[in-house]
Amino acid sequence: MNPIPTTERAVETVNLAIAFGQSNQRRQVVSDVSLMLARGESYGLIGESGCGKSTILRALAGLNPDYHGHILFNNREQQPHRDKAFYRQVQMVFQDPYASLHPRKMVWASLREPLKLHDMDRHEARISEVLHAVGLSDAFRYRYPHQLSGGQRQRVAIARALILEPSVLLLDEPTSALDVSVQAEILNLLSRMRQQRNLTYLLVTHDLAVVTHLCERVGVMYQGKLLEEVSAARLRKGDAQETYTREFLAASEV
Ligand SMILES: Nc1ncnc2c1ncn2[C@@H]1O[C@H](COP(=O)(O)OP(=O)(O)OP(=O)(O)O)[C@@H](O)[C@H]1O
Repeated sequence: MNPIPTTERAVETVNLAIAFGQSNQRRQVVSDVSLMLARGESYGLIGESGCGKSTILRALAGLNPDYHGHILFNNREQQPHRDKAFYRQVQMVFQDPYASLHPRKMVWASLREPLKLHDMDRHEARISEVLHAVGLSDAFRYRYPHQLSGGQRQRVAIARALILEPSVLLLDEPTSALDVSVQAEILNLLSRMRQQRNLTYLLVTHDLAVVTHLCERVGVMYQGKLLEEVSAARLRKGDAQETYTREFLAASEV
């Protein structure tokens, strides 16, 4: 694969390494992972449970400053403790929207919070625009999370991520807590948002159908290492270089 020109790089890790625990309890969870995503690309990280996918995403999102190696966004090296400007550019969407939305805040309040934090203008207009973009009417402003379906809650969580007009979304199993029928709707919404807003996605999932639906390129992880990178088209055909990947694909019955 051709390297991505420097000016076109949206997300990059260089020799990323992450360990947890102290002294003899210390365990290396991510080893020497180097990834490069082009602007506007959608890249999936797959691999069996515990292989370190979410750990990488959390480090990228600035949620775990204790890493070795380098993390770059838009070709700028990031410090382990990120500044406020970073969070306007990079937003994360979690698996469980219940956990990411405040239970006692109405939708409008959850959406206004990041706008206030980042001193953005036109709160009311931005809230209406983003609700409309994710397929929710203005009436949803006055609902609490428990008054929403799982799919509607995830739409609000996506709206909350988008309201700051980021360039990168980090998606951690964004559909796996949802009913199968709703999963496709949320995947279609994410695809549409990426196209309309020229977003870059880094998606973590164990679900091959999700990754082949949403991503162009896929990194296969095994025991904390990036084993290989495959195009989604090749992945669909079960065509991979590493035996582990082929076994993983066969076991997942794509
Ligand atoms: N804060 C932490 N402290 C200690 N160990 C951790 C911590 N976070 C993750 N781990 C361990 O790191 C390993 C990788 O976890 P991670 O969540 O990245 O895996 P994953 O590939 O995303 O798996 P899954 O698909 O099950 O979410 C696991 O063994 C996990 O127990």
